[in-house]
Amino acid sequence: MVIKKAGGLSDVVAGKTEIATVGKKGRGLTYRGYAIEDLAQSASFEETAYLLLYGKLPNEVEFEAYKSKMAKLRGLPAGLRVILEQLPAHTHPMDVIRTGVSALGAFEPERDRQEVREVADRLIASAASILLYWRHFHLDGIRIDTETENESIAGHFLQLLHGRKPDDLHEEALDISLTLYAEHEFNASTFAARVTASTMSDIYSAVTTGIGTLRGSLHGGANEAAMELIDAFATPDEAEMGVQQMLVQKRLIMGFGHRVYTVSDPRSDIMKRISQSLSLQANDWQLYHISERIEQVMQRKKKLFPNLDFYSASAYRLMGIPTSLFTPIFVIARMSGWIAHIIEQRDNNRIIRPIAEYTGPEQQPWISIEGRA
Ligand SMILES: CC(=O)SCCNC(=O)CCNC(=O)[C@H](O)C(C)(C)COP(=O)(O)OP(=O)(O)OC[C@H]1O[C@@H](n2cnc3c(N)ncnc32)[C@H](O)[C@@H]1OP(=O)(O)O
Ligand SMILES: O=C([O-])CC(=O)C(=O)O
Repeated sequence: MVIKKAGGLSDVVAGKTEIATVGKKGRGLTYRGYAIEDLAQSASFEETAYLLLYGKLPNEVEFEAYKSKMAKLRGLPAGLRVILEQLPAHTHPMDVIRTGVSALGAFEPERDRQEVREVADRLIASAASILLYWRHFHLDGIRIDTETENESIAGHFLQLLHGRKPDDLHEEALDISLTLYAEHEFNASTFAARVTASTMSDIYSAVTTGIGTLRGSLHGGANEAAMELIDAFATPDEAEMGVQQMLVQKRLIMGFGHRVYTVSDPRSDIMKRISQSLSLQANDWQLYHISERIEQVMQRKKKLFPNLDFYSASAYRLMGIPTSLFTPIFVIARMSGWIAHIIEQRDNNRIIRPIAEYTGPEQQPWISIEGRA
């Protein structure tokens, strides 16, 4: 029997949701009843976002209308472009996206609760524009046009990043990755966003809460941390030795383990296959072989499996995406899940306010300032 540690609200049911199931049998993930394997295989990220936000899969007419609506929402207000230009060149892109989302909330505030899905679409459609406008301004000294012809958000992101039409396999791989990252029940960032929504705050504040919570390396930041780990080794043998040493030192191996899954993370199996296809296409197996060896060591020594963040790292590198954009990509995808949860929270709201077990001192006599040690 596995004895789980106390704390961290582990195993606490903190509310109800109709949006996703995670790890029902130790593994397995569904969005609104659809298996993640089916969504990854057959749905684009836009279809998945629609499913999450609008509660059902779009029919053909709805889907065409949704895609063309999203493509028209990629431009940025002039004032927001000025703010992005003012941010330092060395800013981490997570700071850029957090600031960009917050600033968009000032230029285009949520005036009416009925508008929530409009704001959701706007945020998801323009997030890549925010990141890549800032990046090109500071890196290349150019003000890019953020409105590309590309239909998909994945293609739009890659086209803005590289300044050319994306490779088909790269676009498909990023699109699937966005679907895998879109939603995950009461993970830390979604729960944080729901707490903010529960106070009747606005959507931009709740999404900014989600971004701040996602960033940490125990959560979304693990994809960047996993890349740094893999980059630290030149060969699979070096990785084997290095990871074993880290385990002896009781260090965390980023991209492994999970609070809810106990058998495996189904998203990782899909991402691993994507990383393999990208390695084959590039005829460059170094990262994949190092990653596989780390996976073997973790299985052998700790019985721990990779989570979605681990093979995302090598896959993103093979698409030519800089490491500092890994967690921001997670943000683009997860905004769909966060906002689905914000809507669900609002539809049946009660402020989220748990209580704490007090462990501080008993009541004490007051000490005036002169008498204090
Ligand atoms: C998309 C996502 O956000 S997925 C999560 C991404 N995060 C990471 O990859 C960071 C690395 N992983 C971790 O830190 C953890 O596994 C978490 C945060 C995902 C889950 O945390 P918890 O549920 O609190 O795991 P918990 O601490 O109970 O782990 C049980 C044991 O396994 C160990 N363990 C868990 N993950 C790892 C890891 N990645 N490397 C080494 N040891 C680990 C813990 O140290 C603990 O050992 P102990 O009992 O001797 O103290
Ligand atoms: O569910 C979690 O705790 C973390 C995770 O995998 C995610 O948010 O995708």
